[in-house]
Amino acid sequence: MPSVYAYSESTDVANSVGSHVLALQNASLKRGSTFKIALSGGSLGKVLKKALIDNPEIAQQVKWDQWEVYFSDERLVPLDHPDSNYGLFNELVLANLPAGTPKPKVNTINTDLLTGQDGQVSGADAAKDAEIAKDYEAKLPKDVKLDLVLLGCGPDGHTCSLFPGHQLLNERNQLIAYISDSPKPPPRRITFTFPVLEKATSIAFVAEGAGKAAILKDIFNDPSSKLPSKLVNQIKGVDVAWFVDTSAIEGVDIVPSKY
Ligand SMILES: O=C1O[C@H](COP(=O)(O)O)[C@@H](O)[C@H](O)[C@H]1O
Repeated sequence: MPSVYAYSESTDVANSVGSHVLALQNASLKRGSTFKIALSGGSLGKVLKKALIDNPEIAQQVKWDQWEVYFSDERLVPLDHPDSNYGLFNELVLANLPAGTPKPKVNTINTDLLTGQDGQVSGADAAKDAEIAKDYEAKLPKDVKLDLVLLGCGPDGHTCSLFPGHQLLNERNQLIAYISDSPKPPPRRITFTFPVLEKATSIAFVAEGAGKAAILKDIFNDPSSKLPSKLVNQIKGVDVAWFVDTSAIEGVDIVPSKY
């Protein structure tokens, strides 16, 4: 059963995510020289800014030069496109680092291989998309082990770009797969598959707002739920935590704690 940390204020959710990131960063840097973290897009961007940039106490403890950043999923658009998950992290976090801060190593998609327009299917070359996924797979650590994967949970229960009922939920051969029929725009993306999530040391979801309450009820109250985020909760041997606000867990059968 995952740990659930809940707060009424969004700032407290962000600060507790920040403390969790620092704890895992410090544990990783005791074991080795890098902290391998995967980020998601969507609402996570603002949480990361609040935690890692706006909170001075947390900000000063981030060892950016020892971070290796990956994306749990990425949209097949240029890096400066408003839909890019890297673009969001760059705009909200990297661009706001104080001058002189050493930069982390950030693993982005190979944009030389991009075809089509704005992640749309029309005019795109599926073989090139598969190559983008393969290229990103080659950038993963050799042992595929990430110290922390930060995930979002969409209002439909999707996480990474793994959507409810989609065949990619059963993908066991590719570590990074491309999807051309994402129900949430844009349709063309690449995504971690379950074998990557299963290798992680730690996974943490961040979900906020009343708009997430219905899906969190499905995930936590319904033992038969097969939603992607529920499947992540059930991964054995991986420490899974949820950071939520109280409106997102209205009616959810869990006993939340504070970090
Ligand atoms: O499309 C995506 O959505 C999920 C969930 O986003 P949220 O805004 O509901 O938190 C996100 O985790 C994923 O990275 C993104 O590509």
